[in-house]
Amino acid sequence: MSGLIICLTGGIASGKTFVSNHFSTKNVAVIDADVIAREVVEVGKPALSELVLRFGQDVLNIDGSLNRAELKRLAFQSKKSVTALNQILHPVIGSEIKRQIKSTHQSMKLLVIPLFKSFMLDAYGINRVLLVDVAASIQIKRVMDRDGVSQPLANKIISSQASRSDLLTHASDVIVNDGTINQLRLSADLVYAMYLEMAGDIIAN
Ligand SMILES: CC(C)(COP(=O)(O)OP(=O)(O)OC[C@H]1O[C@@H](n2cnc3c(N)ncnc32)[C@H](O)[C@@H]1O)[C@@H](O)C(=O)NCCC(=O)NCCS
Ligand SMILES: Nc1ncnc2c1ncn2[C@@H]1O[C@H](COP(=O)(O)OP(=O)(O)OP(=O)(O)O)[C@@H](O)[C@H]1O
Repeated sequence: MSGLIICLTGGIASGKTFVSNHFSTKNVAVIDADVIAREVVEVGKPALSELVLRFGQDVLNIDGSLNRAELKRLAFQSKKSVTALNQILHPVIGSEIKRQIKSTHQSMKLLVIPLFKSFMLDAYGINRVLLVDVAASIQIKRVMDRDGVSQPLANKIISSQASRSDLLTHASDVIVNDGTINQLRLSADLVYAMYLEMAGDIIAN
């Protein structure tokens, strides 16, 4: 019995963390690609050395840890460098996602995957794709406010991600996050209730 596997996706600052935190207060196993992405670049991990080889010593802080802001600035300068970043990190992140899916036993698993790709449906056994959708203008404002990045850098990150229409094509369920936090919480509760029923059906059959 592997239960219901939901992929929570959406562009940068769309509201995934809020939704996943909400789900984690229920009996849901949350497997978060952004969290894993931090773990695989801890000091001493091979991926950190590969990043230094590709992007140079400037991506390290004095204590040898990853300087995330500097890597972000360098990596999103061109398509080529984003691709290089992805080629170094995505395979290790993918293996860890698979490992965590196998080692968690809750009847509902939420994979938080900012950069959703259709191959993941089979690779991770995903049953539902939950998209947090938001207009680009709101997204840009939220990312600038939260991360203190410039508008050009926010635009570069957003344009390196799948477009809203692309994501909508793959979504089984959509939460539109252009209202208040309270509305987002209510929407998350509604989809959670639906998933609870689906998880029950999967286990019963
Ligand atoms: C560039 C890094 C160091 C910036 O770190 P920072 O702490 O500022 O951001 P954080 O990791 O919290 O990511 C925030 C968001 O940025 C966006 N983002 C991150 N990496 C990428 C990428 N390679 N391409 C497009 N968008 C990305 C996602 O929306 C993500 O949710 C970091 O994002 C990173 O290591 N990225 C590569 C790994 C990756 O692809 N992660 C995304 C999930 S697999
Ligand atoms: N409905 C909302 N109203 C106001 N602020 C919001 C709303 N939804 C999210 N935010 C804020 O927008 C920012 C981005 O939200 P959040 O961190 O949940 O996005 P995310 O999709 O997890 O981002 P990332 O892809 O960068 O990990 C946060 O500062 C959050 O508090």
